Amino acid sequence: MPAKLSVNLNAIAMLRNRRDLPWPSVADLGRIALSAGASGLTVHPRPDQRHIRFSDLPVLRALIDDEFPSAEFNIEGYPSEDFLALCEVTEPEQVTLVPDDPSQATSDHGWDLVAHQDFLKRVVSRLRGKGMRVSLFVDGDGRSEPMALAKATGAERVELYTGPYGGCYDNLEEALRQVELLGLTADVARAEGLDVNAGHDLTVANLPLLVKRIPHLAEVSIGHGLTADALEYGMAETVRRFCRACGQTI
Ligand SMILES: CC(=O)[C@@H](O)[C@H](O)COP(=O)(O)O
Ligand SMILES: NCC(=O)COP(=O)(O)O
Repeated sequence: MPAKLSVNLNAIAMLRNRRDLPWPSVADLGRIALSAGASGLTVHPRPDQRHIRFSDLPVLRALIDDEFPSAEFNIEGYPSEDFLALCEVTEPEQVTLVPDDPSQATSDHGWDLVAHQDFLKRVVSRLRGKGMRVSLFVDGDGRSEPMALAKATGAERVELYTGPYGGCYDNLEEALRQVELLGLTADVARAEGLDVNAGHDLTVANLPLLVKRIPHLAEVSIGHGLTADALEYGMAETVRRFCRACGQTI
């Protein structure tokens, strides 16, 4: 089965937050994404709400429940007490636990599964007890031991951090090396009985090689590259609409 696409709305929310106005609307863009074939929506609420606001969560939950009941809501983030409470109220189908510090600009590494094993076991058990699937954000560096530790937390999935692969957009040799490391990690995860997601800096250009190396990939969550393409491919029609609004006939 091909990998499912979950559209991350953080970049849209960040654009909206530039003004005290309701556009671009994360709900409207989420609706367009799901109507166009995405299997789910992803958000990564951070404590300072610089991207997704906590108030976006019930709106997106209602969008999925009312209009796209077979779609999945994936909430990513560091499992602080506030984050866990948000998940418990919103009841996403999947929670992806990420070892982000609030001061980080974006996610840039996976969990240290030795150091945080007991903490993660408690969090995973709490979320799974409420019916949410749990995925752990992990490095895709080819090491096999962390996958057994991920399994031992009780999580059902891991999400491979693909930032180092995405960063090789201009270096094919290094991209081939990185995709092989991701593939080795995914193979071990699968052998441990974990399903495998992937995300960070994925694009239309780098996805084909990734899904070829990891044919069992369950889901990719994509925000930055997908939003960039939405702007690029939507710009011409948008300019035509604005020209017409100026009274021009085009
Ligand atoms: C967990 C993860 O990999 C992220 O890629 C993250 O969800 C992206 O969110 P931002 O774009 O807000 O940094
Ligand atoms: N989990 C990764 C994600 O949701 C999106 O990351 P990016 O495409 O914005 O880098």
